[in-house]
Amino acid sequence: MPHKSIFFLVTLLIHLLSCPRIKAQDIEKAMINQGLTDVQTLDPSILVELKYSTTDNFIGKDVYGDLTRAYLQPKVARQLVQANRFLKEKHPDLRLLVYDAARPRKAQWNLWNALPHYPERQRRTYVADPREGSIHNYGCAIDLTIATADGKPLDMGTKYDYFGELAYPKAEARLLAAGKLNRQQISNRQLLREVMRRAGFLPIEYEWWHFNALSRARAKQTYKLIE
Ligand SMILES: C[C@@H](N)C(=O)N[C@H](C)C(=O)O
Ligand SMILES: [Zn+2]
Repeated sequence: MPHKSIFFLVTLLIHLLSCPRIKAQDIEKAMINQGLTDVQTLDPSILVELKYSTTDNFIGKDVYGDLTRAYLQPKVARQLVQANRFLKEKHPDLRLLVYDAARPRKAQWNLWNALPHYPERQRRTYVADPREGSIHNYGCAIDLTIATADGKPLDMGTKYDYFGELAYPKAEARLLAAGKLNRQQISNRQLLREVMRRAGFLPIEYEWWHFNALSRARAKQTYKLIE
């Protein structure tokens, strides 16, 4: 192979290998520049496993690259610390486990584009329309579960980002009566909602793992969207 082609291939390879890392650094830099807080700097006992930073998520692709830290608006991060404290007071062996926190709009598009087969209304139920912005895009929403202190998630009846009725908090009583969820799964979800509510978070009707610190309108008025 001529010298020039080898040089070109090596340059291309270096470029391709370094791109995801640069992108992830850019995401993190943007979040820090916008004043967001890494929740584990406030409370290292909160567990973090960003699912969109792995391929173990509903689109099967790594969306965040090297970003592994959970960033939130400072006030929201402090609320999460409170929720984790409430949980530990009640169950010293349990911890909150964060699956997603602040999410750039670029990533919101990736999630949105992964559900083209869903009717528009249903699609918006599961993934907020990036044109309007998700509350995650303002660093004011969190996806999370409860885990043992060594990181084993409790049984919530479905996986994270299971888009269907089995994950709907509003359908739990019916799902229990129909034998589709058991008492332990429901009580695990109730515990999560209890500590999150006490810390001021609002659950939603369609996803047991998603909590908002405030409404989208309020987030828009108060904070800058993370592009
Ligand atoms: C995609 C899912 N994890 C999620 O966070 N959905 C809500 C509705 C959102 O995109 O804001
Ligand atoms: Zn969410």
